[in-house]
Amino acid sequence: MIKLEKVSKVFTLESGSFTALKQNDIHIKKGEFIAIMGPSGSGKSTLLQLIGGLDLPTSGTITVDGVRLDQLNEKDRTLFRRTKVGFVFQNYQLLPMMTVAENIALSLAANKTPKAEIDSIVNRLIREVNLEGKASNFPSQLSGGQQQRVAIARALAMKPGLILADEPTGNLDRKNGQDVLQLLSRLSKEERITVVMVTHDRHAAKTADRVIMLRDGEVVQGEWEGAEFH
Ligand SMILES: Nc1ncnc2c1ncn2[C@@H]1O[C@H](COP(=O)(O)OP(=O)(O)OP(=O)(O)O)[C@@H](O)[C@H]1O
Repeated sequence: MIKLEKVSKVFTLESGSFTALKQNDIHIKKGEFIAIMGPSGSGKSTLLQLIGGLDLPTSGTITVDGVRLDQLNEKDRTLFRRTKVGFVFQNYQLLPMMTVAENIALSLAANKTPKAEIDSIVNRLIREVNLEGKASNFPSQLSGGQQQRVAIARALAMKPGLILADEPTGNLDRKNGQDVLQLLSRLSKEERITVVMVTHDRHAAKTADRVIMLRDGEVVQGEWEGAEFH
């Protein structure tokens, strides 16, 4: 599903260049639930952005679902992101003036899906993330955990094969965090959606099938203990 070969990312700054990712080989199977961990600045978000086609590697190849992302032009990368990837963020990024149903429907409406079809997809997704009765609520009328579940429903609207989640439980208490993790886990197991999640939380990482650990831009082996590797 996801194959990175010798992927490096170098940022060019006025003061010189900075290598955020160094020659990484990473393989992730379809339907796997992966946690990416590592200290601040180790390259986790950069890696997620490359896998999601938000940025290009400086060198190396990235293949997602048979598509060579490093060879796509800007327009095709945008299309790839819109149709193949669902993004979930720590702060949910819902539109505050839109209801739950409207937030979930955004990408479908942008894609000119017929209204009746949108309604049926939105209703199904609301049930899937356990938010029955909340369709007309605004994000401010929901708990953090509920808002994150709306964000996951929105991410699922285009039926992506891949969900990329950057600290999805970072703003949630343990119970709400667990609900979100169970949902992501179920999507990977039952719907074979590949889930790649960046997290600082060891408990969250335990829900995943496998942890990819980064340090100084490189994948390393080891156990994550608080702020240190052992
Ligand atoms: N656009 C950019 N320009 C220059 N340097 C960047 C850019 N984006 C990231 N970096 C640098 O690359 C390194 C990796 O950043 P990244 O955001 O991937 O780390 P991270 O592991 O996600 O960190 P955190 O846990 O703090 O979010 C950092 O040193 C960062 O300063």
